[in-house]
Amino acid sequence: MVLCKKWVLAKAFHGKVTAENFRLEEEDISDKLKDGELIAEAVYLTVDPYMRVGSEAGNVVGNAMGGEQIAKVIVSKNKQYPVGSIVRMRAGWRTHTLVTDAEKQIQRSAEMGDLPLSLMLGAMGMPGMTAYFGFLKICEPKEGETVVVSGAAGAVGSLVGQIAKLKGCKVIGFAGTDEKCDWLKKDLGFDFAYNYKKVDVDTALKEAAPNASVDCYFDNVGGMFTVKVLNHMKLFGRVSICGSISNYNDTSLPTGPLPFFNILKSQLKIEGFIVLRWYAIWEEGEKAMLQWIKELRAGPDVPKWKKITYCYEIVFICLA
Ligand SMILES: NC(=O)C1=CN([C@@H]2O[C@H](COP(=O)(O)OP(=O)(O)OC[C@H]3O[C@@H](n4cnc5c(N)ncnc54)[C@H](OP(=O)(O)O)[C@@H]3O)[C@@H](O)[C@H]2O)C=CC1
Ligand SMILES: CCCCCC(=O)/C=C/[C@@H]1[C@@H](C/C=C\CCCC(=O)O)[C@@H](O)C[C@H]1O
Repeated sequence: MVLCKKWVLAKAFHGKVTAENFRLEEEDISDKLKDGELIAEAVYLTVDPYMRVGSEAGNVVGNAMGGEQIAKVIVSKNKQYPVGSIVRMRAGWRTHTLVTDAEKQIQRSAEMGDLPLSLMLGAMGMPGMTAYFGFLKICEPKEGETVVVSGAAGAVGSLVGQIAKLKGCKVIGFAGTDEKCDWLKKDLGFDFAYNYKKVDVDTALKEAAPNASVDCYFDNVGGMFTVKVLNHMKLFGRVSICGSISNYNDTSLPTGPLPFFNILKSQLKIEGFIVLRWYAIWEEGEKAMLQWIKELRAGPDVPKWKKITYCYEIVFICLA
């Protein structure tokens, strides 16, 4: 018998998330496996903002919270995944998982050589692919262009900013503490970083992108912040709507000034996306990320802004 501990959704989310939304439960998993089955033990779990969106993201009261994890096979009757194999799967917030249908449940092997395994949930995983495809395919940045990123110190935003620097853009980030802004500028090479809790976005963008000169906006936060950024876009600017984290805890629909006249006047292209639309070409993004990470490790001459989050040892947490 293997004892599994799991965090169950005890109460549906409404407004801010509290400890009452979760309950720790135990489950016995039989280790008398049938052919093809295996048991994997979690090494890293993810906690991502989309989980807050609730049942739409697959979270059902009474079930373990969903999400991806990196896990190590500890009992196996599956030749493809012997004991010791490392896998990535959507097993949720649980310490142990009985895999009865490996083909369906396991996304892929997660061998990373001498790189941190957690990268498979970060720069080389869903957040990394979100940054890579959501920015490059929708914003289509060109050298010398000005890029604004909100939620810039998060898993996705910090990668978008670094990719934008790799593409030769001027990058302006917004984050919620001075420490995060220092990190963005000093370690990741952002040209400007503002604490949106202290500096009004209009004031910031008048300084960093005067005369409405923003070519691309990668939006992680939505709400009034984004309505204001749209006033600073250049003619034919491109906006990638990735997330709307400023609204996830809201209990009613947001109201406010409508941005449509500005969108029309500046002839903006605005597109929302869910990263899974690019799942068929995921490998392209993984290859590019791996290459940039290897360049970072190649030596001290690599510019600081090439730090494509090889440093992500920790899972990216929000539940804002
Ligand atoms: N479209 C898609 O397919 C995907 C979309 N996403 C979205 O991307 C966004 C970022 O995800 P990810 O990087 O993983 O998140 P992280 O958990 O790494 O970062 C989220 C950050 O958002 C900031 N934040 C929280 N509340 C607010 C608020 N009210 N206003 C402004 N900022 C806020 C906080 O940073 P701070 O201290 O700076 O405020 C927080 O740390 C989310 O909106 C998520 O839903 C993610 C993956 C896929
Ligand atoms: C609809 C809210 C989306 C919030 C943005 C986000 O963080 C997306 C993350 C995806 C996630 C999708 C989760 C829920 C979307 C539900 C849409 C639906 O049609 O039901 C997950 O699939 C991986 C991330 O890419």
